[in-house]
Amino acid sequence: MPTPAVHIGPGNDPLLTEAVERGGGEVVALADAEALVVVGGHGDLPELHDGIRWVQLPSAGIESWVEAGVLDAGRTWTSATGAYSSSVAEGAVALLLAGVRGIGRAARATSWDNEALDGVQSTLRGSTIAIVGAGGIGRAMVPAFLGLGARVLAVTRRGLPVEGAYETWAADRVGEVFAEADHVVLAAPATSETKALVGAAELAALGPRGWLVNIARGSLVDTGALVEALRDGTIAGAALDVTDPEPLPDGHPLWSAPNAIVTPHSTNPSTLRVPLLAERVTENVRRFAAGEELLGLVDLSRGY
Ligand SMILES: NC(=O)c1ccc[n+]([C@@H]2O[C@H](COP(=O)([O-])OP(=O)(O)OC[C@H]3O[C@@H](n4cnc5c(N)ncnc54)[C@H](O)[C@@H]3O)[C@@H](O)[C@H]2O)c1
Ligand SMILES: O=C(O)[C@H](O)COP(=O)(O)O
Repeated sequence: MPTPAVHIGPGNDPLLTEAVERGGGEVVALADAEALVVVGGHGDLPELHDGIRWVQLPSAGIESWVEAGVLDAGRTWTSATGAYSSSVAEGAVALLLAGVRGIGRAARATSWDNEALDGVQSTLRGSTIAIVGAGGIGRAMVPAFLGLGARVLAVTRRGLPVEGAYETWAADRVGEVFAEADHVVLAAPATSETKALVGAAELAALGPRGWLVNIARGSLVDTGALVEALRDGTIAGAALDVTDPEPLPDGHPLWSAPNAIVTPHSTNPSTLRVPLLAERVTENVRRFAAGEELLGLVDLSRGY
């Protein structure tokens, strides 16, 4: 089997060097490389010579790379889609539970008041949770929700069955899930199709007992409509790891809404992310050497 010549950069982490070597590759200078593992954002992408046949991006969500127009058609691009499932799914489950069980509110309290959460808490048991974008991350949430006694309605681009979901709907029915589900978790990529997927009408359909969780991208939600829905009690609450704008500025109404929980794009911290990326790099270097299909292939026509 050939030994793939892989450059890592512009930053590096010893775990990624080990990952390339474990996959059967050799870490080389950019000029000698046939593959590149990017460490950094799209602005850090070095000039790519024609010998680079494959580029591994570090993020699952690659809309900023797509929008910057740096993904050319002359080589293979892979994202980290699916690589961070365990980490981000756990964060999403934690966010929904923190909302439904009143933990967000309790964490803000500065004195003991055991009546403050009266009427605020509910349970996931017996509820219907819609996962909009049931890919790597979304699917990893399903066993946790089933274990808590909920049922799962999945939405994917094509609507092919998702294991554990009682039904899977295709993206063209996504507007219907807000009336069907008790709670909605967003885990779909940021594309032109998902932009402002959640607006005033969807929030009204979700209703006053429903929680919205977003671990995908802020662009999936109309922030103005969400702020109004939280203020008016149109929905029970929102738990957001991602926001529009991001970073969410100091003083933004989402910071002070008692029924909002905001984490700063932190469900995938580097302590968890880098080892997971390293696993993906090992597997893709092995596949590259073997001439097998790579994981996380970017489809430029789909935008992710
Ligand atoms: N908060 C974070 O730190 C964090 C970390 C990783 C990923 N993300 C975000 O989560 C997204 C999902 O990551 P993943 O690894 O699960 O990706 P994935 O590609 O495995 O899953 C995406 C899913 O979305 C579905 N989908 C595509 N278009 C859709 C549409 N229009 N409507 C409904 N569903 C649609 C796909 O069919 C697929 O099931 C990423 O695109 C990224 O933006 C966030
Ligand atoms: O999509 C991801 O992998 C994470 O959300 C991190 O994305 P970022 O690298 O664009 O911040």
